[in-house]
Amino acid sequence: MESIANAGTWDSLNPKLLDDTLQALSLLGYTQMTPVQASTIPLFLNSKDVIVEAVTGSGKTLAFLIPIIEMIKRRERNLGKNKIGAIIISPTRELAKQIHDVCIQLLEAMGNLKEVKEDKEDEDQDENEEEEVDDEKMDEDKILISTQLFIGGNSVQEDIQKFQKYGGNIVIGTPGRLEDLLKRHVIFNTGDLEALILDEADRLLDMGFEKSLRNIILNLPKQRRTGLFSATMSDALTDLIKAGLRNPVRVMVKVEDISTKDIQRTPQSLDICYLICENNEKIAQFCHILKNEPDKKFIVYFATCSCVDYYFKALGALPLFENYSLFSLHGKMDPKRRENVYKNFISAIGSSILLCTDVAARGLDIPDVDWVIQIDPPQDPKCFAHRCGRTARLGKEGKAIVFLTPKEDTYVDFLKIRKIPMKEIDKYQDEEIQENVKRTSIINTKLINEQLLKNNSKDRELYEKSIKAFVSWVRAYNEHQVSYIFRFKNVDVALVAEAYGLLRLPRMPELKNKKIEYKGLDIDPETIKYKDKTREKQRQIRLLKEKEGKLNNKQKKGKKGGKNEAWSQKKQLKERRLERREKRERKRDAKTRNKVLAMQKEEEMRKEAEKRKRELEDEWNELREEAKLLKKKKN
Ligand SMILES: Nc1ncnc2c1ncn2[C@@H]1O[C@H](COP(=O)(O)OP(=O)(O)OP(=O)(O)O)[C@@H](O)[C@H]1O
Repeated sequence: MESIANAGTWDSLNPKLLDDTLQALSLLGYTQMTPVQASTIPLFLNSKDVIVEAVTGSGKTLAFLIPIIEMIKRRERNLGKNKIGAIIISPTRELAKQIHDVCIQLLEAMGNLKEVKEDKEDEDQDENEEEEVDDEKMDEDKILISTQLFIGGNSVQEDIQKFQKYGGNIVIGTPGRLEDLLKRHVIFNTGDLEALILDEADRLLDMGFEKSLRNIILNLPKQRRTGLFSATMSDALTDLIKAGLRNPVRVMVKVEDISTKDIQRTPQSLDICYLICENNEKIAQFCHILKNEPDKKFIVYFATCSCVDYYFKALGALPLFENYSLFSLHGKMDPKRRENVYKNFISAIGSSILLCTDVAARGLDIPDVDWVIQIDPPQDPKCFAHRCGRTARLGKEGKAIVFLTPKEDTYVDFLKIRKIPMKEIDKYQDEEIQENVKRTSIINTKLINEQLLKNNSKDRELYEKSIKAFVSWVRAYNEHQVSYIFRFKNVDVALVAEAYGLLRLPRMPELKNKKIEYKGLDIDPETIKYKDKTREKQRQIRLLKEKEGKLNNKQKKGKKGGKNEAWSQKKQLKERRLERREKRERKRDAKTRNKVLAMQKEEEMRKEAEKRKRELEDEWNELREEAKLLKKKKN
């Protein structure tokens, strides 16, 4: 299939492009325009706002970069260092970086690039250069245009300093960071803005950036051109179009199926098919494709970041993948790592596989991708075409395949209505497990799933990743955007668990009312060790501390007489309690005894006293009688 850059030579455009632009395009090997470039560039240069919908890989990036550079170059007065001539907003860092790279390449080839060097050694030199190209002192013959990339990953303050120091006439970035910079900081001078571009416009809205985009638009001058670009547009864009565009012209580049003459939304050179298989068969089916397509570049899509993380490690541990360069990319990865993975996958040669989420679904122009494999269909149906579009770019041939379970097959009709035609391919047959053949080279569903399970039981990192991936998969499926096709109630959870080599099913509310029969592996998960020795050591220390903590708790509980004490401890306590009671009783008895004794003594003493009193009275009476007798005798 030949290139789709066949819509006429660049010099046929009206209005004409500047000579150095034409020279640069020829220098870069762009001899002819693609249809979207031929129709969009003249509109933009004639001061029209545009809404451009054209299939993946049809050259939309040049369709907006060429006219905005041209507009800046045609200005009567040169733009000063801090004056922004164009803003390009893209949904992801990778895409923004890619546009920035193409922009630099174009400006360099035109001889208009004002370099923005960030390394220390160049700083002094740059300061001198800045003076040379400052507002009034700008070289009259050659216009120098700088371009800056603002995608987060560093502090806003750093970006402000970068802009203060080097300026930026074409600013490219992600919506959040750009909003922050443009709204809050007066140094970003947009008074002379020529153009605003929203690339992958529908995605920007899907990602919830409408408010940011509105804020950005509100802060920009109205005398500007605005362009919306994507391979898919959505009705949700209507309000934004009303707020940000003036009488826009719609450009739709149609693709016709050669045989049926039907209009389709995917490139002609792209062969899309589907394969019906159960969830536990997907990895084996993927391995079959790999075996039949040696020395190819694959992009493989999964539902969630955790699924990518698990399979990146799990497949890497399978002997079948020994000869492949494996890469993984998802939104939860550190930005620097993401950038490196992207760069390395682009330059990878031989059999290479990128496992990713939808963060790599749109816009990325990775050369020579042969196959796109969708292990999980995307949450957002619009992503389907974008994912497939990572291959078959600019008329090159490419293949895409999606795995669907028998209960999900209506997705095929769903996509057909959306002008994405697909062909069915038959399931690959499992190879027999023969004892005399090297088992590692056999592709057999049961064997592969057994290997996943076995590996998960030997490596704690894999074991943990498998659970996380399974849980995230279940949650993602449960919230599928096309829920009338992807019904969680139809999912055979045991087969999904098998696909992730789960040792046992985790407890989660989504599985509560499901009848699941899953065998897994009956081992104590505590015994699974990390392969990384320091990590395992840390785990052991943590476990030990936890055990000590538990023991201390038990002892504390024991003192309080909690119900978990050991039997011997309980007995001891009982004995001590009895002892204390006896002692108390003895004390009480002794007290009573003493009291009684004291009372008895008191009684005796009282009796004694009475007796003594009586005796004294008797004596007294006797003495009185004697005295009477004596008196009588005296008388
Ligand atoms: N006129 C041209 N001649 C030759 N190659 C071109 C031309 N225009 C663009 N290309 C190349 O075609 C490839 C795809 O272009 P681009 O990335 O702009 O596609 P796109 O329409 O933005 O795709 P997507 O919708 O996936 O973002 C790039 O490698 C680009 O360099």
